[in-house]
Amino acid sequence: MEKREFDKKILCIGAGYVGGPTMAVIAHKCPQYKVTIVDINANRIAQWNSDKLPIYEPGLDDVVKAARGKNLFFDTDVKKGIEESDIIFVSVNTPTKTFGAGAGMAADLQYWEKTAREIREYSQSPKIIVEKSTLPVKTAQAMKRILMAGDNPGQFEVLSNPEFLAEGTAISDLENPDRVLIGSMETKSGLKARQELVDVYKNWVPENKIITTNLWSSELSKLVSNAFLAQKISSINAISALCEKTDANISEVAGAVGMDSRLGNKFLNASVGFGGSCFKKDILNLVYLCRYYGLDTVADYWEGVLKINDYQKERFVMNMLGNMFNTLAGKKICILGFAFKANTGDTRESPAIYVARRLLEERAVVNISDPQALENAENDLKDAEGSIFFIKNPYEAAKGCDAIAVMTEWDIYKSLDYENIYKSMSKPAFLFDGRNILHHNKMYEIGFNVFPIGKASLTHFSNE
Ligand SMILES: NC(=O)C1=CN([C@@H]2O[C@H](COP(=O)(O)OP(=O)(O)OC[C@H]3O[C@@H](n4cnc5c(N)ncnc54)[C@H](O)[C@@H]3O)[C@@H](O)[C@H]2O)C=CC1
Ligand SMILES: O=C(O)[C@H]1O[C@H](OP(=O)(O)OP(=O)(O)OC[C@H]2O[C@@H](n3ccc(=O)[nH]c3=O)[C@H](O)[C@@H]2O)[C@H](O)[C@@H](O)[C@@H]1O
Repeated sequence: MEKREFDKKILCIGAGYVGGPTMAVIAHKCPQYKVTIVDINANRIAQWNSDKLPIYEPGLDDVVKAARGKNLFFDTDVKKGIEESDIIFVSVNTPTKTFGAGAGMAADLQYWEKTAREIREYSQSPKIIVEKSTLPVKTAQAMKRILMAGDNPGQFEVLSNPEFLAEGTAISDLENPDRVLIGSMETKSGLKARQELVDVYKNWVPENKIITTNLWSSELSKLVSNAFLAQKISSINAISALCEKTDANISEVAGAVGMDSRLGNKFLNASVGFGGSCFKKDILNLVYLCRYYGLDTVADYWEGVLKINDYQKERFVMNMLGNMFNTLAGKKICILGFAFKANTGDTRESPAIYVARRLLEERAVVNISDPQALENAENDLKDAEGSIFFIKNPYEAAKGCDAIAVMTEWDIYKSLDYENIYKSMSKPAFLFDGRNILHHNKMYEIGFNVFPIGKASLTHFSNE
């Protein structure tokens, strides 16, 4: 077969939640480019090349199937990928460091640094290196220093192009982004490289949504975006605690506050707490950076967002305990939803992990149900002691239970047959809605004792 020539060869190192969908969309929108994604995890690459992709994301299957084998390739050969490419996106994981200086706070940059060294070793032509991973501000400087070290430094230009997609909506976020941010050095070669990347995105993103800044603003903007989003959730969650004490209703408060266009009505859903792989890690990273630069008051401010999140999760558990007569030992509790949000199988930092572990500590029997995340749930709880069962069917999971705790806002949970569920449960039956997705009055009428977030509880108990 005749070899197909491409305008540009794009490589992405790291085939995870970001690398996979991002590159699939680039390949889909730009058939003139060859897009290769490499990963050291051979199993993950095999899954990307199979019918069952390694991550669940609405719309992802279609995009991958449309481009795979034509101009989208998944491979384990990092060396060949680097040698061949013109533009290299680095989308490896940057988790919170678990050891040494900065443990529990700073970003662990070992995976990222390894890729920098590999790029230097295998490059034989000039390349544009794009930071896709979320990184501490000033990382591009370190990247450049590593790339330029040694006897035969290649020609590299480092750009920052943070990713703003949210899981569960990754494909639509990538296809219609609010903005694409590209940071570069403001030198002649930096600006030229920046333009090359702008040209990639211009294939489908309107030009007024592609914004360019200096490198450090771009790196920092990513951390700040996540910090602001998380701060908004912690703000509404903090107020949910006050609502429960004062008979105010958090949905009404959020509605009234959010109508102010300066504040905006999104991200004001009170919940059991935010999860996901990034909010906590990125805020910790921001806090660490602030302390590094001696800005302790600023660090304390952002740390407060995480404190409220921890408080909210623990408050949820204590609310269950307190309302179920101060003992959960031997009681059966059904956790509806384990993913950190709906429409994903991802459970990283899911509040359900914390709640499940705490319930087990109280010696409850825990039935966990989720349409997509059960495999991850089993892995998250493999070292937890106690009686845990993983049951995909929500009706089976709730059968015989004393309480249901809604942890994820999956649509399917909104329309279950709660009358039948109620009948199958032990009495009195409790419902703790950690996402405020159910019709609370209806649930009360069915017979449940209902405990929403930030709203008055509805119980059948008298005060006698
Ligand atoms: N998950 C999300 O929704 C978002 C994540 N981000 C950021 O994107 C980055 C990646 O996140 P995820 O995709 O969620 O992580 P992930 O853990 O799903 O994927 C990272 C992949 O990189 C691979 N990898 C690590 N070192 C490698 C090496 N030397 N060579 C080849 N492959 C290597 C790992 O095997 C893994 O498959 C992080 O910095 C994260 O903060 C940014 C926006 C959204
Ligand atoms: O850097 C990242 O990883 C990404 O982090 C978040 O995306 P993600 O974590 O996938 O999902 P979100 O929709 O932001 O939800 C995060 C958590 O907050 C919770 N949440 C969200 C909104 C809300 O009103 N209330 C609330 O409790 C969600 O249930 C979830 O647990 C950001 O939204 C993305 O822009 C960013 O790219």
